[in-house]
Amino acid sequence: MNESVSRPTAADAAELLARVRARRPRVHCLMNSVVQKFTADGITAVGAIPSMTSSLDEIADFVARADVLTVNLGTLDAERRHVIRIAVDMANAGGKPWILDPVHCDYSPGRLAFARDLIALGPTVVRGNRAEMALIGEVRASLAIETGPVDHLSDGSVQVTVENGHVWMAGVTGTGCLSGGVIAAFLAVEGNALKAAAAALATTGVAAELAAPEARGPGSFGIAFLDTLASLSADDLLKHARIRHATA
Ligand SMILES: Nc1ncnc2c1ncn2[C@@H]1O[C@H](COP(=O)(O)OP(=O)(O)OP(=O)(O)O)[C@@H](O)[C@H]1O
Ligand SMILES: Cc1ncsc1CCO
Ligand SMILES: [Mg+2]
Repeated sequence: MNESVSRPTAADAAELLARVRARRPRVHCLMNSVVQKFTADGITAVGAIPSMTSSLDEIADFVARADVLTVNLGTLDAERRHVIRIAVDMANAGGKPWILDPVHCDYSPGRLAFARDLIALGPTVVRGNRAEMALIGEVRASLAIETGPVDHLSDGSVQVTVENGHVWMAGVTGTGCLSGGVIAAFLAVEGNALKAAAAALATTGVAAELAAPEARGPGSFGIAFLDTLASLSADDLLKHARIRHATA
């Protein structure tokens, strides 16, 4: 195994954040209607460029111009499913990375079945919370990420944890959706998905830790988190990122 490629470090996180800011990748998001603004703000704060349309008329044009696609299953309906299939087919045909967030697949067998159909189409990353990933199970040929107090990443052979973050992240709706958008931004500039995703989650996690002392509760935390994401330095990541390897 080439360790420098498959074992992400805090230095990689700092380098990849600089790369996102320099290249400004376009991230197209098929995002639930609850947290479109927060997610777009998070993507912008790390230096990438979000677009959010889910219109059937326009999806092909937007995916064609995007560097990466985020597919989030929150607030799903029949039209959104149709648009998602078109967007995923286009991303695959164009060789573009895409990430699936199977939001609330634990609430609905139909949504779980749809998530499984999409996983068969080969997302670069599947990210969900503990309950969602417990149902999704093993994800072959993709990087699986379970977020929570500690984030667990597995590409099938290498396991990594990112131990950054703050408990208030669980008190703000959409930090998981936002992390999916930020992971997408990093996937656009780094072909090694494990390295890209670990860097992205260290970035959001360290930003949350540094923001929390500035906040009075979840409302002001959300704002401080975006402020800190936008101003996060390489030094912040080098000092505070806790990326660990747990390969069997
Ligand atoms: N208790 C915690 N301590 C530290 N970080 C946390 C904690 N809970 C969640 N996080 C972080 O918050 C982000 C969202 O993770 P979570 O697993 O809560 O996603 P989610 O349930 O999909 O969120 P949402 O549906 O609101 O978007 C991740 O970056 C994760 O690392
Ligand atoms: C609250 C909520 N409902 C559907 S999507 C979403 C955002 C967090 O997953
Ligand atoms: Mg979620």
